[in-house]
Amino acid sequence: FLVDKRNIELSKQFNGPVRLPLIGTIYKFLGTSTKEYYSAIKKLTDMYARTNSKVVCGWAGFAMEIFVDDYKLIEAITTNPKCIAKSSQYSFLHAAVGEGLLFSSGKKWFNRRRIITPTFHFKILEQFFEVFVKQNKNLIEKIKSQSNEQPFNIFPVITSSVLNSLIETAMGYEMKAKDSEYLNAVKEVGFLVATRFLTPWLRLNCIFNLTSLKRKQDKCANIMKEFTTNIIQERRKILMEKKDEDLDHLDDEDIGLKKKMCLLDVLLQSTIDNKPLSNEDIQEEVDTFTFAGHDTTTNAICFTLYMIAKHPEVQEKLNKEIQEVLGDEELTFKSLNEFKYLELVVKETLRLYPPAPIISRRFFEEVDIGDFVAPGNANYNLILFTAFRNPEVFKNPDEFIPERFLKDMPAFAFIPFSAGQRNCIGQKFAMTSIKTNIINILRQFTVVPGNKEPEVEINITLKCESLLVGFKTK
Ligand code: HEM
Repeated sequence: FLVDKRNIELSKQFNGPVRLPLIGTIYKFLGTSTKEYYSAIKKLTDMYARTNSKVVCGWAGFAMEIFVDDYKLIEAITTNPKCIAKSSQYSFLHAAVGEGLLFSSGKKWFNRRRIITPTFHFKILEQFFEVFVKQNKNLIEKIKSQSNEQPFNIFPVITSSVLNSLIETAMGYEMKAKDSEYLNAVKEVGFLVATRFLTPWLRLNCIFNLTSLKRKQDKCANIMKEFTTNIIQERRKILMEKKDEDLDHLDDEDIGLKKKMCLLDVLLQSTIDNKPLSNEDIQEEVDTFTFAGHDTTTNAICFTLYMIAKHPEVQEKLNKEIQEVLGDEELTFKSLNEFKYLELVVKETLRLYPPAPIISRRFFEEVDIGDFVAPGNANYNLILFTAFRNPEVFKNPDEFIPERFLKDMPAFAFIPFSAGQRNCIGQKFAMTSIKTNIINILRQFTVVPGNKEPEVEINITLKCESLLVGFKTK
């Protein structure tokens, strides 16, 4: 009650909709579908955040929800050492995907981040490049068999390709047709989590636990857990048996596991306070990679292809760059760094369609962050998708102009992978995967847009599940 009273006092610093008893300002989002959520949030920030206080204050019942899309405030929040914890909304995701790096906080997060960081080392990424190329070849075969040069929805084929790459690099396991139950469970969990996120009353455990969605979620979470745990157990057994041997002696055929170092191997060999991680610890981290990495990377690849298809002049410049860098040579991990124009194109796509459109943190105590006193026990929602279209920073913000990234801009005006201590650990992994896919696809095809504008929705990630692109063989 005291916190509420103090926060009500502090909320006077900000703008925002009128707070009603019990429901707070939830009425602003009642009945909002995932497709309408994008414009509902945009309307809220346009109306209130573009004013002097630059902050919108809302209330989910008694819980204070702050919305921010000003880059200076985003910097103040993401770099504040007292704002490392994720917002309380993330807690209901634990049941679905465990409490891995994305959701944990405090000592657990700190220790895990320290040991997981080396798993994304440049040298390990270099080994993964082979997997990206192989999965991309499979994707190109699928495109050829499906497209018939007519525009078709690229979302499902790219989702499968990204998931296959992620599972092979994370667990050293090559997906088989029989594993479709696992792939479906990963996709279904994403959908269930998003439904819960967007439906205020389903966030309450006492209501959610009574619904059929809860039973479905448990079923999917168990399928994921069992699949990952089996692979961890097999891999641990092999590592124990071959402890003193070089992993290179392992046979590729050994239960379908690859001999290359995968993220799982690094975790199996890591210790915290001299204790190895348990199978359960590792399982929640590996499932977190899959959860955090597949939808984000899929959407980044889909939207980048779509934007290239829509802008033939950009496609021409990319083709020129591919010719200049590679000529008739194969793409290599090292040569990826030379694709400077492609880098601009990917950035401009992530600006217009950031796969992680909103991120949320929590201050537990009151903190003076310069422009205002940040209330404690409040959730801070950083609205990246409107921040990246701020007309004060990005001239003609709705237009696709990759060259805008050649000019300097404030450091926190564009942070698609977040920033500060809790930034995305997989960002180099994601950029390697995106660039490899785009380059190899453009070497084979000219891409053209379908005649339907994408309907963007916010479903935790920002996505369009029906994105039409045509592929004309060169
Ligand atoms: C284009 C693709 C991607 C984008 C745009 C993206 C974006 C982000 C963002 C914005 C965050 C911060 C989330 C928050 O504060 O709630 C984050 C965190 C994270 N991402 Fe990514 N991500 C991408 C790909 C990946 C991939 C491929 C992986 C794993 C293989 C991954 C693993 C993670 C993890 C584990 C975290 C939590 C880090 C921590 O809190 O210490 N992401 N990502």
